[in-house]
Amino acid sequence: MTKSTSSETASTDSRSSAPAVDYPNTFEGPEKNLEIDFSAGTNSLGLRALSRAQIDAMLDSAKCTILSKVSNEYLDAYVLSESSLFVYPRKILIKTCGTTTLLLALPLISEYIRELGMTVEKVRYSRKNFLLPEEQLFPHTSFTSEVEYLNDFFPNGAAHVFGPINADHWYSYVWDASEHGDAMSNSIQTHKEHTVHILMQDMDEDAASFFFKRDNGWDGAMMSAKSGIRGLAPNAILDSFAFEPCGYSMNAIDGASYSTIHITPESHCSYASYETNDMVGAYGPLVNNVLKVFRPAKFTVTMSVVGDLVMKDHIFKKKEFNGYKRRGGWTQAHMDGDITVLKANFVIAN
Ligand SMILES: C[S@@+](CC[C@H](N)C(=O)[O-])C[C@H]1O[C@@H](n2cnc3c(N)ncnc32)[C@H](O)[C@@H]1O
Repeated sequence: MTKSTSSETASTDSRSSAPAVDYPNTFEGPEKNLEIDFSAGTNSLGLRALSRAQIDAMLDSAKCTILSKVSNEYLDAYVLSESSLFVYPRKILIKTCGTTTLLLALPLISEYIRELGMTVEKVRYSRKNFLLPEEQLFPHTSFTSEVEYLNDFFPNGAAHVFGPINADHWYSYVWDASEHGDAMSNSIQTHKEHTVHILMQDMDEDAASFFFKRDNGWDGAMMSAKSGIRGLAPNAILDSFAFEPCGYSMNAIDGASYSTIHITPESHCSYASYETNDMVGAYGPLVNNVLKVFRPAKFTVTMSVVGDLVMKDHIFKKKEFNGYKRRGGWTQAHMDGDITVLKANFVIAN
């Protein structure tokens, strides 16, 4: 838990309520996201051959720990003390919030993949602007510092900022081996390649009330059922965790697809994130179903796509969306590695 006073961009207050200085224990909900794709290596299990001790050590560098794990034939999904980790044979996704030091996991990741005879093919690092940037630790003290750190591992990655820098914005760093002349194979991956993030702020207080363990005594499974979260992934293996006194995290896996939700329900810094790589094609109904659970005053939606953009309803282009209006336009950039990133902010229409 952290306590501080200001937000990342001087004029950006990510909360609609009073400044954080009035509220001790503001939690930094917005997560750092690292997604790395690898070439095939010497072990057919790929990254899934890593031992628990190796994964624990990697997460220790990032300042978080494993709370639980579920698996299927495609991936291992871990709920962490600060968000989630997904491990596929040739892909790792780590998502951490608070004042974690996600990028400090890179030295150990590099060591592990050398041992497995793998090489890095694609790197994506992204995050929303922080509520309390001055609380962050090296190298997360600024996006410039994060990019410098990433560049030590992946020379000359492309760093972009999406959206208005004086409002909610999205930082994205992409590195692709093929852009650097390496002869990497374009081998078939077992995972999907559209990643959607819905980052919601100022949650409706009734919706947030489901996630206070101290008040209702529920465990994660009960919170999932009562809040409507279970209905977002009805057929998935769902692994949920209720924090004390409040807060909720869950991973859901369904075949090669994952979805993950993390909730900070405290009213002065309320935040909920939803992320999935499930390629539903029509993203409007998905976004709408997620919004119905949390009823936020505002949300940011981002998408990272490798290859062709497949979107039946271009939600980023919508000026109005089910009771919300778009604010600050929408942004799309085609980056290295045939990666397209899109981002838009929406606020509730009164
Ligand atoms: C569920 S965790 C995941 C954070 C996620 N990125 C988010 O903000 O939605 C954050 C919530 O759990 C609460 N919490 C309680 N104990 C915690 C712990 N040991 N580590 C992280 N969060 C904790 C925080 O106050 C916050 O409400």
